[in-house]
Amino acid sequence: MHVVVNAAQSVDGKLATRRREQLRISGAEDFDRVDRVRAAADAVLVGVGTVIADDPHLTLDEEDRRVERLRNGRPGNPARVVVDSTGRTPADARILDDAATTYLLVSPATSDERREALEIAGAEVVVVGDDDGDGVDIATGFDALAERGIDRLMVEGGGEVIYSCFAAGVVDELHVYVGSMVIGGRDAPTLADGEGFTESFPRLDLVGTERFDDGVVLSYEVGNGES
Ligand SMILES: NC(=O)C1=CN([C@@H]2O[C@H](COP(=O)(O)OP(=O)(O)OC[C@H]3O[C@@H](n4cnc5c(N)ncnc54)[C@H](OP(=O)(O)O)[C@@H]3O)[C@@H](O)[C@H]2O)C=CC1
Ligand SMILES: Nc1nc(O)c(N)c(N[C@@H]2O[C@H](COP(=O)(O)O)[C@@H](O)[C@H]2O)n1
Repeated sequence: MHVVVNAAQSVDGKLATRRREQLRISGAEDFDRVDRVRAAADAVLVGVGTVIADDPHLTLDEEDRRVERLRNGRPGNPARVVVDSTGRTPADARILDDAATTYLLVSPATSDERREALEIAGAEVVVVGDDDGDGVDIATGFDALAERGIDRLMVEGGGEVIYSCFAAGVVDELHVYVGSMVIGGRDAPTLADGEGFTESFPRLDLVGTERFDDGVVLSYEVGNGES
């Protein structure tokens, strides 16, 4: 599986304010670029923190791109995926509407009742790994997605999930929009939160820089080596 991480951050590395409310960091040109990256993906993944904070839809904005996908025998929208150990995704979340298939990757900690409620709400619930309290095992979860035909996965955040993807060594590309603003706040989410690396760090190769709106997109390939 090819994994592309995309996010928008302020110059001080924040994805949102300390209140964890959705914030428009990029502009129309960058949202169009994000729509293109979504259109190329088989699925778009976020963490349940992002679902609760933003209530995202994660579908394509451009009808032409949906039509092109259908012409190529693909679903009009990419599938949507939420990493959600205990099934906290609200049953009325926009991500559960019928615009695309939505997989919830949960751990065995999710009760049968909760699982049933989410399935009734429109989710395809996939139980992944052990109930070890460490969240959904990313590598095992991605294998389960691959078994469902997902070859190209776009990860949109937030910072906890992006960190876990790097920690699991599954990221192939990273695209970061750096918006011309300062958000600040020691508790504001950053591009990679989690526990943080202390000894060996994922190394990136800078392969592109491009201006969009009033900011810049930095594009990286992610090597397998660490330092
Ligand atoms: N600017 C941008 O591009 C973007 C900004 N955002 C912002 O980011 C914030 C949300 O990010 P954040 O709070 O980090 O939440 P995330 O979206 O990263 O979700 C984190 C939650 O996912 C669940 N989870 C399950 N398994 C794992 C795992 N292996 N690794 C990590 N998480 C796991 C956990 O909840 P549980 O224990 O219940 O399973 C965890 O608390 C919001 O403010 C949102 O607006 C989000 C996306 C993009
Ligand atoms: N690229 C980008 N720029 C920003 O300024 C942002 N705030 C985000 N956030 C992401 O977009 C999702 C919203 O998706 P929908 O429009 O609802 O489909 C949000 O949840 C973040 O993942 N991205």
